[in-house]
Parts: sequence; C-alpha cells; structure tokens
Amino acid sequence: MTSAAPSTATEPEDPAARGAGPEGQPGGAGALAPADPFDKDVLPAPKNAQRALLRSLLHAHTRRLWLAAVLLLIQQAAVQAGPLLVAYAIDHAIPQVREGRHGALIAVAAGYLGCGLLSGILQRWFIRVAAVISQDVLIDLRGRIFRHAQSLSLDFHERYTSGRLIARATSDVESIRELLTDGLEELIGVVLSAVYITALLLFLDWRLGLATVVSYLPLHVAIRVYQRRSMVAYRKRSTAVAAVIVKFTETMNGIRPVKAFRREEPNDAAFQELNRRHERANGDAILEMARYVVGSRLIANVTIAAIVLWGAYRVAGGGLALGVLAACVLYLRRLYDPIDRLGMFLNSYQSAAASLEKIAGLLAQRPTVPEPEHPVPLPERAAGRPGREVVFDAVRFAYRTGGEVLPTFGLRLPAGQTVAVVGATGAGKSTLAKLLARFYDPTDGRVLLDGVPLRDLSLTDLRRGVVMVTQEAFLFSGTVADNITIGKPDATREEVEEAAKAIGAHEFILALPDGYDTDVRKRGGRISAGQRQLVAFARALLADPAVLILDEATSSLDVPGERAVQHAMRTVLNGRTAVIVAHRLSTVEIADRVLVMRDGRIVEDGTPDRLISDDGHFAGLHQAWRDSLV
Ligand SMILES: Nc1ncnc2c1ncn2[C@@H]1O[C@H](COP(=O)(O)OP(=O)(O)OP(=O)(O)O)[C@@H](O)[C@H]1O
Repeated sequence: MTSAAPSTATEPEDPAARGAGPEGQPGGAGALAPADPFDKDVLPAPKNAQRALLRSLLHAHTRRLWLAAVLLLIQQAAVQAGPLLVAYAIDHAIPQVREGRHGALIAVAAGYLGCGLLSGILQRWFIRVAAVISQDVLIDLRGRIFRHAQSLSLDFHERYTSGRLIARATSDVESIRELLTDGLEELIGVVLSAVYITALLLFLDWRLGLATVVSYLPLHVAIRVYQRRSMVAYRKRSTAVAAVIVKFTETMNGIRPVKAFRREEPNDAAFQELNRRHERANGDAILEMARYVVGSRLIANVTIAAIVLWGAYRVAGGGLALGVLAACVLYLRRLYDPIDRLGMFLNSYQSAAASLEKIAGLLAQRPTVPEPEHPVPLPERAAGRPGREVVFDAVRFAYRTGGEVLPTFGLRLPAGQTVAVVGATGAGKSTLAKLLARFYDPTDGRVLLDGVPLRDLSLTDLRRGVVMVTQEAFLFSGTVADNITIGKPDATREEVEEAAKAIGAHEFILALPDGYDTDVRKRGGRISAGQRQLVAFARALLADPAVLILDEATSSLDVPGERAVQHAMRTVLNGRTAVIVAHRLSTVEIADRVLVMRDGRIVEDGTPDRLISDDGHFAGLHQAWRDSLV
C-alpha cells in the first residue's frame, strides 16, 4: 500500500463526477490499467467534505452545543477571577487589615471560595453535556460508516478492501473519540482562558498585556509549524495503521491458502515491515511534538522572565502596584502552564482531523450503481409463465481498473430458459453474470428484464427479479434457519422447511445438533462445502426470483455431494430463467442452451447436443471431459 499523501493535485477533485457509473473509457483488452486513486488511503473528496461532515454530525445538537458554550464561558470567567481577587487582596484588603478592617479580606476569601465552587459545578455540568454530544456523534459516525459502506457498489469494495473500511470504523473513529472525550474540553478551555487572560492583563496593565500579546507571535508561528508538520505525520500514521489492519484481515480471511502454501513466514516478514513502518510513522509524530514542546516552553519562559524583570523595576520605581504584578505573574503562569498539554491536545486534534478527513473521503463516495430516482415497475408476469426474458442490448463493459472485458455484446434469453455459460478462465463468464445481477452497470448499452432496463428497476424489484448464488455460498452468523430466511425475510418456519426439503437439505439439517436452530459458526454447527451450497439453494428457492444466476463453485465435491447438489440445482432452476456459469461440464447437461465464451464474445451458441455433435470448441471440451471420466 502506498503511504498516505495529503490531497494532491493528481487526485480527481470531484468524486460526484465519478459517481454516475463506470465511465472509464474502454481501452481494448489488455490496455494498461489507469492509476487508481483508491490506491491512496485518502479518497478524493470535495474540498469542504470534512467541514460538511462535522456540521451534519453536530446539527442535531445545536442547542446542547450552545448550552455547553455558555457553561464553559461562565466557568472560565469564574476560574480567571482568582488572580484578580489576589491583586485586590494585596493592594487593598491587606492594607485595610493593617488598619483593623477585615471586611474586604473576608469578602475576597468568600469570593475566591465561591468562584471555585461555581467553576466546579459548571465544569461537571459541562462535562455531562459534552459527553452526551460526543457519544451521540460517535454512534452516529460509526453507523454512517457502516450504512454507507454497505450502500456502496461492489466496484468500490473490490478496490478499497475491507481492511481499510475496518480501519476507518475502528482506529479512525477511536482517534476522534480520544479528541472528543479527552482533549476537546481542555483544548477549548486553554483557548478560552488565553482570551480571558489577555483581556485581564490588558485591563490590569496595558503595557504588560501588550508585551504578552507580542509573545503570541512566535508562539503562533511555533503552533502553525507544528500543525503543518504533524498533520503530515498523522496522516502517515493513520495510513500505516490501516496497512497493518489490511494485512491482518487479508491474512486471516485467507488463512486456508496461507496454510496450504506455507505463507506464514513471508507473511510474518511483510507484517513486521508494516509494523515497523507504523512505528516509524508514530516516531515521526512524537518527534514533531517534542520539537514543539521545547520551542513553545522556551518562548514562554523567556516571556515570563522578561515581564517579571520589567514589572519588578516598575514596582520598585512606583509605576506599578505589587498586587497587579503578582496577578500578572499568576495569569502568565496560568497562560503558559498548559502549553505542553496544548501540544498534546493539538496532537489529538491533528490525529482526529486526519481521521475525519479519511472518513469524510469515504462518506463522499457515491454508489457507482445507484438506485433510480424514478423506478419503472416490472410488468406483471402472466400466470404460469416461467421466469422473465433477459436481453443484453449492445452492452459494452470495462472494469474501472482494467481494459474492456465485454466488447459490444448482444444476447437474448427467452423466459424460462436454462443457459449454461462455459469458456476458458478469464473469458468473461462471471462478468456477464455480474452485469445481469446489476453488481455493475454496463459502460454502454442496456441489460433488460422483460423490456425494463435493470438501471430503472427499484432495488426491491431487482432483488425480487434477479438473484445470484455466488461461488462461496456464504453463510452469515446465526442459525441455519436464519440463513435460509434471508431469501424471504417474512417466511414462516414451515416455508423454510419446505424449501429445505425440496432442495434435499432437510435430512442433514435435522442431523445437526440443534437442527434448524444450529448456529452455523459454533462447534458442531460446522457444515461442509456441499451442504453450504444446499443451504444457499434453499435460500434462493425461498426467494423465488424470476431469474436465477448460479456462479458455480469450482471446488469439486465428493460424488454423493455432487449428486445432491445436481439434484438441488434442478429443483431451484425449475420454472425460472437461469444462467449457470458452469465450471463442471456435468452441469451443462441440465441446460437447454450452452454459450461458449472467449475474450468477452460468444463464439458458440446452441443446445448441448448440437454443440457436442458440431466440431467446435465445446465439442472438444466435452470430449476431453468424457475422456477424463473413463
Ligand atoms: N473486479 C475486476 N476488476 C478488474 N478486472 C477484472 C475484475 N474481475 C474480472 N476482471 C477481468 O475481467 C476478465 C474476465 O473475468 P471474469 O471473472 O468475467 O472471467 P471468467 O470467465 O468468469 O473466469 P473464471 O472462469 O476464471 O471465473 C478477466 O481478464 C479478469 O482479469
């Protein structure tokens, strides 16, 4: 993974322009893939995406934010009243005590105590309000990331990877949490106290106040330099964390091939390197902070020393009251004391800002396969008509990161036909299936279902019309029954069992420890590859789509398993239009029609018998398969 770069001029500015569909110009098979902006961790987003995200997150809390601001203003006023009271005590109350009048000093002491109490009460109130805001914001943000990631098209997920998404939802949200719960209150407190103190110093003695204001200039430069440099360091760090998470999830998701190919050692070495890169990025961030702390302390100490010296001479010369100098020194200490921590707060602020930038980039992405604004309903199916007609009308397709996979492609599948698509690996079979399932939109042309373009169908109609059973036959955590019910969320237990019986899965499910209620991820709930496919078929049967696409599993099953799957396949295909991406030639025998693909084109098309009797590519494949059975 490349390291994060600050938004550079090479990145497209407007993701919306990329959101209308895979507009990449087809470059001809084998054309060089264009550089993918997704290789960078910071996704291209409009300039104000970060601010807009923040605004929308805080929008629901406007009143609470005002309350928090007022509480903090009053609390800081109470805190900063202390040195003023000390100055009054030294210059007025103590001389009065010498004359036997104690009222002023007692009033000062009571005032000091009152301010302390008031500031404590207000601070507690403020912390509660701020906690409610920050918790709500974090929950909202995590929810948005999940919802948005789910809504983005397959094209996005293939390019962005799940590891990066996990990094966004965990470590990036965590750094924002750190700022909101630990740093923000203090950061605002420090800034607010600086404003109060400057005003009070100017009020107490305008010349000392002005000298303090002058010291803000080098301090401001130090902060700006630190902010600029640490932003780069934090971006790098957040990218490095994401790279560690990506490697981790990739390895654990692919643990089987890792074991099979003894990839443990090279993986370990690659992981160590990523860990070291993270360590270096972290080290850079810490170093930046160290530079800032040393620089800002120096400025603070020089300022305090100069003001004390100058003030002392003025007190000695009678030009300044002692109490005023004491109050000024107290204020200066209050001003500069949190300067180290200001570095830390700015640190977490920078880290959170870098994270927010990445999250805003993610949330600014638009689905490349959007739901239509004005969906067209599917025409009613005539009673007894099996499935729906599918037409590929002058379709062309290129993946965004590759050359053209389907050069102008036309195909008509009559309703109810079972079509097997065969061809060499990389011929474009799965691409054809994915276009029919509308995982992608064609670069050119249309895919029509009973005459309605897929892009005009509402998602509900589309999912009811076309269902794809993919190779992995993925099972979600939950029970076997839950997994079948996904096909039809309001299905009754009877319907679930009927579907399983029809598919031939009922017996093996009953034999599981808790039958239909067996948790598929728990011990004892382990089910074989063939059984997983049966569950996926039962799910598809329950969904009862007009068009079913099977991207057949390439892994070979044992003979009884294969037979069970073949039987289930016949059941699930019955009464609908079906497209099978066939990896096993045994499957082809079920089909009414076979399409042979090569380089994104259909080179043979006919019934299995006709193609076998012809002297074409399929006949050769079939002969080779028959020979392998002998
Ligand atoms: N997500 C993707 N991004 C870029 N190129 C892709 C993507 N998926 C597939 N391709 C390319 O498109 C071409 C067709 O791939 P496709 O998966 O459709 O072939 P296939 O016939 O189904 O192959 P197989 O039998 O191996 O599954 C291949 O050259 C492949 O490299």
